[in-house]
Amino acid sequence: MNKAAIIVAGGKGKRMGGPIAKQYLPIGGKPVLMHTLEVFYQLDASIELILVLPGDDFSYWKELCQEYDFQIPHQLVAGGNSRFQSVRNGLHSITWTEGLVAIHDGVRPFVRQDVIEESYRVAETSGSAIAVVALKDSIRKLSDDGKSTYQERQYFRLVQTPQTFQIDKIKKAFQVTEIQQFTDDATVYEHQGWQVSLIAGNPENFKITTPEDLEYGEFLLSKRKAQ
Ligand SMILES: Nc1ccn([C@@H]2O[C@H](COP(=O)(O)OP(=O)(O)OP(=O)(O)O)[C@@H](O)[C@H]2O)c(=O)n1
Ligand SMILES: C[C@](O)(CO)[C@H](O)COP(=O)(O)O
Repeated sequence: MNKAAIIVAGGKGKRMGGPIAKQYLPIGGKPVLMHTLEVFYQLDASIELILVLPGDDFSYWKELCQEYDFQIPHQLVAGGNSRFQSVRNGLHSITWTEGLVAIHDGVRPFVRQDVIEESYRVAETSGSAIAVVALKDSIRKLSDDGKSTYQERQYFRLVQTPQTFQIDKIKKAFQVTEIQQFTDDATVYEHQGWQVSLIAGNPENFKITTPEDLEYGEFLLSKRKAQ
């Protein structure tokens, strides 16, 4: 069975701020992206790794790989102006027509290997597998008139990556014109009228987005080292 992982890291990290995009910032002594690629490689070295970066960053990334002696084999693909376009470019680089592809945010280095494994397993039989976690807090829905209403949280899930698919289906799904509702790959898939399958993600697989997330990431890594 062919297996690939598209690691999307073609963004600018505006919410993080600072001169260096968040995917290259060091946590635990090396760039965030290297942690993410390692999780997949250490799970199964035969997974084809496709790293989507802003086209202008290729030489910077290659310098980082030399600096950190990063040897994990991967293919570089230039990203687009949106996450949708970056994923689509990654999908174009896959030449085989049968198999599975996990699409994962480069800035989610704390994904657990058993979640990735389960995502490939479920997608093989059902077409898709989307990692989600339950909410711990109460939630309220806001309306335009400034009011808010209680919502039953058991009917909601936070959506993470990996989002894993049969390659023929997700390639077909990405042939559409991009719309605003495409906030992730699941929404593109279900735009075809196909139901997505949900799997349990791991709560610590958060998306590094703002500066305090980096501090939390450092904390998680130091805790792991101490174990
Ligand atoms: N044109 C884009 C935009 C985003 N991404 C990737 O999609 C993932 C999730 O996006 P997000 O956290 O929003 O990253 P950024 O777009 O970089 O962040 P920001 O919105 O703060 O600029 C990240 O790994 C990001 O690099 C991408 O590959 N190509
Ligand atoms: C794909 C994603 O990480 C799932 O939670 C999320 O939708 C990305 O959103 P962003 O707007 O790019 O931060």
